[in-house]
Amino acid sequence: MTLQNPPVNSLSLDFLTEFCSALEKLEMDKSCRGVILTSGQPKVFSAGLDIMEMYGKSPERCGEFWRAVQEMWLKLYSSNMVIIAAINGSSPAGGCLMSMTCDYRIMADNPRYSIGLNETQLGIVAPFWFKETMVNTVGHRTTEIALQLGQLYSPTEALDIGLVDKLVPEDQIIATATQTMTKWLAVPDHARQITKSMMRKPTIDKLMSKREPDIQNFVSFITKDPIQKSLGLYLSMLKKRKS
Ligand SMILES: CC/C=C\C/C=C\C/C=C\CC/C=C/CC(=O)SCCNC(=O)CCNC(=O)[C@H](O)C(C)(C)COP(=O)(O)OP(=O)(O)OC[C@H]1O[C@@H](n2cnc3c(N)ncnc32)[C@H](O)[C@@H]1OP(=O)(O)O
Repeated sequence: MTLQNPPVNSLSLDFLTEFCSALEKLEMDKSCRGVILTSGQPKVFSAGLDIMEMYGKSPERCGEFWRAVQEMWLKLYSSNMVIIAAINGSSPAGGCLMSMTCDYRIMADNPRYSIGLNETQLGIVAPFWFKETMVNTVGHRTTEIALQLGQLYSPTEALDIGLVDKLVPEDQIIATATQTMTKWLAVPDHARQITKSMMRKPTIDKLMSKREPDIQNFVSFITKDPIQKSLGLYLSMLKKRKS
């Protein structure tokens, strides 16, 4: 699957809805046992959640958006397929979350790229299921530091902490992902799927049992004046950086 939402594959409501529907089709297709997730945009895997969906929007719209974010996470994290992230660009925040739901992460070895959960840098807080996905990936202590600082890691640093599994030159990323997929698909599906579910079920069940309160929590948090102000400042910083 190639992410195509120019310019930076930000995860808008429309994009998330289309992504989930495409993933569901593959999930139901018994001939499809694995997916390589990559970006069709230069330099960026995904810029994370579309900040415009969280800025100046009505509570109803924010709720609809958050349900779509939850759905994307649930579909990816509980997929029966082998999902390999071929991270061919920067992957902050929601982009990092998306990568962490995959079974294996291969990143392009380019020091200009970065990956991590940088929410605190925007004045917002990574929800518990973002946090738990990271704990399940890199462990508790590393997550504690990463989340409080809103740390973005270079590919080499990300490899060091186990946030990605392999670095390769960018032009070899799909070939490496394909070789890796062959290895993963050599394992009998039922045994691998049950094992994957055993590892991830507690985190998935936790969100499933708290979906509505999590939406309420998001809406009440994101629509607060100081949070809106922080997002506004962050957006203008992003625009200014360009000029
Ligand atoms: C008590 C409380 C308890 C619990 C909390 C409850 C609820 C939780 C609440 C909130 C949680 C919400 C979680 C959010 C997670 C996220 O994903 S937030 C998004 C974070 N993303 C970022 O910080 C990335 C920002 N972007 C960049 O760093 C760069 O753009 C990037 C490195 C990706 C690419 O750089 P470059 O190629 O140079 O591109 P530009 O920077 O020039 O960008 C091009 C245009 O795209 C716009 N843009 C970039 N990122 C986003 C984005 N995420 N959303 C919307 N738009 C984006 C950028 O402004 C440029 O626009 P322009 O062309 O200037 O119009």
